Amino acid sequence: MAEQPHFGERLVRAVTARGSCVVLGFDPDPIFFPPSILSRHAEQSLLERAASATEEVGAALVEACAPFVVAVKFQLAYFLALGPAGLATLQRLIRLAGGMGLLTIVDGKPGDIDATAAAYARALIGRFQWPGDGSTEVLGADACTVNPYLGTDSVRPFLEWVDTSGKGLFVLAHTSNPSAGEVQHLPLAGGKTVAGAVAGLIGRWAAGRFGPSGFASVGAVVGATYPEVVGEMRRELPGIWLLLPGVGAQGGQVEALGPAFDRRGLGGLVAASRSILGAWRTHPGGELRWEEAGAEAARRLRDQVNDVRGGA
Ligand SMILES: O=c1ccn([C@@H]2O[C@H](COP(=O)(O)O)[C@@H](O)[C@H]2O)c(=O)[nH]1
Repeated sequence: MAEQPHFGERLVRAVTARGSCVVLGFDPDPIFFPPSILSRHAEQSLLERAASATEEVGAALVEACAPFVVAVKFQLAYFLALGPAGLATLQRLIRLAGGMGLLTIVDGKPGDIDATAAAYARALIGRFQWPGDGSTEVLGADACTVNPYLGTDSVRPFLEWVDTSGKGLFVLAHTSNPSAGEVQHLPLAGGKTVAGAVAGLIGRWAAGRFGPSGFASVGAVVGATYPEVVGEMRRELPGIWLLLPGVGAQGGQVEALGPAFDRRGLGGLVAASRSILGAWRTHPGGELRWEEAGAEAARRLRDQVNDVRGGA
């Protein structure tokens, strides 16, 4: 098994080399596919047809956006919704993106007891092990997201792949959705909120996992729709990569994300999905130039993020 270098360091190098802190999100909802692609593959069953269209759209979008992004975040739910062909499609798209030098993240947010978490970890970033007969990579992403609600023993199996295989982990710290505060803003004894307590745990899980550039392989997901929380998390978690979904379709503003970055212009990763895949719907070229529309949206986002991150 080829050892990958430390994930936090790989991110530092990739962001610096590519001049981009943008993560292309791929959430393959067919309502955002150009109609010409939907009408293809008609000879296949419905789910197989959807998987073929997803692969075609995903491959073209990743290729078109590659010059402007540092990583691709694949939303696991959409691939599961395609049935058995969906996971094979996801596996091939992860390999394709990796072959283009992009880091890959599977956004599945599992959270379960230790034994089950270990199976999730093997599936997303690890290897399947057959007792006494070796192991093989499953999805083979560079990193995944995880839900910390069950606490340390549910996150530990993922940390083992971080430590042994150079993988990365992004732990939900404060989500982007409108109802996030129902639980995450609840006050705890001592003045912290639930999200603040999770940030404390993330700091503990990252400890000992920092690379020479000062960045850890354990990161945090913080919704870009709560910019004040982004600033708080940056102060609470120095050297932790913040994965920031919520710009574009959810209304988060790039201009408010400056506090995510350190003096070197590092530390924030701005993720956008629907606003890139669906960009053709408002592009003058329409569906005929849908890849170009996606690439333009990614380039624009890269430039906006570079304006706010300084140090670039
Ligand atoms: O707090 C969170 C955590 C994860 N996400 C995921 O990011 C994308 C957002 O898609 P857009 O189309 O750019 O809104 C999606 O996969 C979410 O599951 C999030 O939005 N917020």
